[in-house]
Amino acid sequence: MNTTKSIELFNRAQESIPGGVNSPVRAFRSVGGTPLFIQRAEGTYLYDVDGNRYIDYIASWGPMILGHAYAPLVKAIQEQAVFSTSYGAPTELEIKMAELIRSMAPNVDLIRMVSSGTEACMSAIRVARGYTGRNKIIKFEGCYHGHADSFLVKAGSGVATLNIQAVPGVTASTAADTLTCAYNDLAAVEQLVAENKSQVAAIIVEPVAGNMGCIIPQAGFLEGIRKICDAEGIVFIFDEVMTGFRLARGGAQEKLKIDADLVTYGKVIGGGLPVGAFGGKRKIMEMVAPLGSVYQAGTLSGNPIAMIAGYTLLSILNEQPKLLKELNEKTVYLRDGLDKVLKASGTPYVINQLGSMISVHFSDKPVTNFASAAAANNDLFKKYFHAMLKRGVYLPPSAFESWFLNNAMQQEHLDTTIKATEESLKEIL
Ligand SMILES: Cc1ncc(COP(=O)(O)O)c(C=O)c1O
Ligand SMILES: N[C@H](C=O)CCC(=O)O
Repeated sequence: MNTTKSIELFNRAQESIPGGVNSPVRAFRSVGGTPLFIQRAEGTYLYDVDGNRYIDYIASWGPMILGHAYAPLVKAIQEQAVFSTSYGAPTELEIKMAELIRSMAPNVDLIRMVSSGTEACMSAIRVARGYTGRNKIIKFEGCYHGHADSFLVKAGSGVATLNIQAVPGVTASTAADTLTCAYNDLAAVEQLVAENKSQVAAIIVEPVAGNMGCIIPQAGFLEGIRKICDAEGIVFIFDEVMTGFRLARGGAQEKLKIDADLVTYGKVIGGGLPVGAFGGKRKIMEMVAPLGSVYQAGTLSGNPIAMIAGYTLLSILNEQPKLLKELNEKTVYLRDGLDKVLKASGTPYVINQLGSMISVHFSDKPVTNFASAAAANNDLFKKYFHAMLKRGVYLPPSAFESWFLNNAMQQEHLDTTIKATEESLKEIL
């Protein structure tokens, strides 16, 4: 595989951009090698600057649910752009977007647009703190809620990939307000809440975790947290930045049949443009300025180009439920195919899958939390990643990330991926 131009660009990028990338997970640090510089993407394929083509399992970390350069989205963005790219004043499009989300997702009475998942989660915990008058939050090891200071404690995604234990710049007092426990450990949540009686403002969770590979909530885990939150007056926040409108029309709340008090959304609701949102129950969201005094703002919030992209994508998903059904069925097909070739290889493995989120862990034990994801044979994952890349399949460059399917994938792409896995395992084992 010729990657000369990517290597040249990476060398050049490192002169001007920290580590050569604008988000650390792109740097291939944990798998080694040079990140590929992408020129364009269409349907299910990414094309790099050297002209190589890859089946894409990143999907821009979630939003490309219907594939890249999806024609109705491109058209809607083009049509909107001629009316200018930002006004700093309200538009009807923002109302339509809010109404659409309210009609699709449970428990969203009021919703505020922001420009990233980080902002959405950061704002949600501020609202929860304002609402409860409490300071502490509980998050789960290996979950990632963006890079706001409060979340950079035992975080997943790039923080775990780079093995950063404590993030310089996050003050000890901020970190002390973030309590953590293992994902799927309800008893630990009960204990933390009891030890910090009447001090916990919010419990924030990825309802299906995608930032330590894909980790599925065990039966009773989220239900148990819901009960604790109700009993203790704690705000239960679902971070649906990955799962929202992907796992089901109403996101993880609908798929798992659990109500959240606040929900955060991100990249998915902008169809790949920089968007986020936080919303939830009226009595909590009424705290947000200018209605209440929990201040939150954004010059580009509700940006018309981002709104039209998100509105177009969500409308299509809303009107054609068969699309998410198809996507989930394709993921099950992939899971079964991978299962077959992994079993035949004789190497220990675990496949975690729910909806169109999936990950392979080289482990002989169930992978149910960050500790078990980290205990897997991640050296083998590195080899697997490169063997797959060589065969034209672009997986996330870390074992601590979920893979995302897109609905432009056809059986031939899934079969190619399964075959590539079979060949890769023969090469690396
Ligand atoms: C679950 C989750 N929450 C929050 C974020 C932060 O979103 P962003 O990168 O848009 O700030 C991400 C991804 O980055 C995420 O996966
Ligand atoms: N896991 C992260 C978000 O989903 C990866 C994206 C990033 O941080 O660049």
